[in-house]
Amino acid sequence: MTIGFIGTGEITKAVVTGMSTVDGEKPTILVSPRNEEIAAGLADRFENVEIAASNQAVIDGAETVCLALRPGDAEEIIKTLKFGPSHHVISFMPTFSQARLSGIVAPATRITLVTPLPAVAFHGGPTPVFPPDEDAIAMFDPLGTVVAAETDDEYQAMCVATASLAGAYAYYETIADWLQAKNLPADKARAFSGAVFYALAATARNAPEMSFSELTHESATRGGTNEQVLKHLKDNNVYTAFSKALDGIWDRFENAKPSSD
Ligand SMILES: NC(=O)C1=CN([C@@H]2O[C@H](COP(=O)(O)OP(=O)(O)OC[C@H]3O[C@@H](n4cnc5c(N)ncnc54)[C@H](OP(=O)(O)O)[C@@H]3O)[C@@H](O)[C@H]2O)C=CC1
Ligand SMILES: O=C(O)[C@@H]1CCC=N1
Repeated sequence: MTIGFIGTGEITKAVVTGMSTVDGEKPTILVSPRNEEIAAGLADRFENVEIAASNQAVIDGAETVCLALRPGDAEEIIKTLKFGPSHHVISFMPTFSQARLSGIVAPATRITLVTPLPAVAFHGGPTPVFPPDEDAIAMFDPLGTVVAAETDDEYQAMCVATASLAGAYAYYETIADWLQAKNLPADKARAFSGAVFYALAATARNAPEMSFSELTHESATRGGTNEQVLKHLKDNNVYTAFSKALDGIWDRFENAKPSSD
């Protein structure tokens, strides 16, 4: 099977790296020529990766075509391309619903929505998939944890949650910056904040039976410093603001749907 990618940017780089480093047989991969540097890097590094001459050549040479274009450019670019009825189109673009895509990839009708996160590069990425297409699940399963959504809304909710990545890094950036402001060298500040981030993630992963509320409670020693910081953040509506930001992404997805959706 040949898997094609239109839009060779950061997420394509991560997915192609993940797919090209699994144990056993690797899929044949055809990437679009732009971004030139990323495409060349992937083709140099992996024997199973080739650069196609154009976006249309990706479609013509692959049975499965992954769409990984920026939300603002995608529709105009895809409209210029010709898909066949048997193509399986896998979109990584969270603001594009199945209904919106079906209008621009026709006569292709098999459309799967997938939101891989960059950790798929080292087989540690959570990937929501909708609908639960067996081939798409088999493609992303070796790259981490596939979470198949049964409904459009379930998928959309997970996609909304993937908008939290940059904000989460910025939280740890705030810690590192604060440490530096207290004269900790930048490398130590980065290492320490990163280690805290990792420790929390590992603790949560090792205790799947504990809710986040229980983990929060357990970390906030009564009368201690964590309790004080948590109260300050809550009193200043930090978490309410975050929840509202996710509501804003939900609304963005709703507004991006065609009116008949
Ligand atoms: N990054 C992430 O973690 C994730 C991203 N996504 C989604 O995937 C999509 C891509 O994101 P991401 O990879 O981060 O974005 P990037 O900006 O890194 O990649 C988009 C790529 O598309 C290329 N491109 C621009 N115009 C064309 C064209 N006419 N034909 C072919 N390729 C073109 C760009 O090339 P150039 O650099 O030369 O402009 C760029 O390399 C987005 O919709 C995003 O929301 C989904 C899951 C995770
Ligand atoms: O920020 C974005 O648009 C993409 C979608 C999922 C993660 N990053």
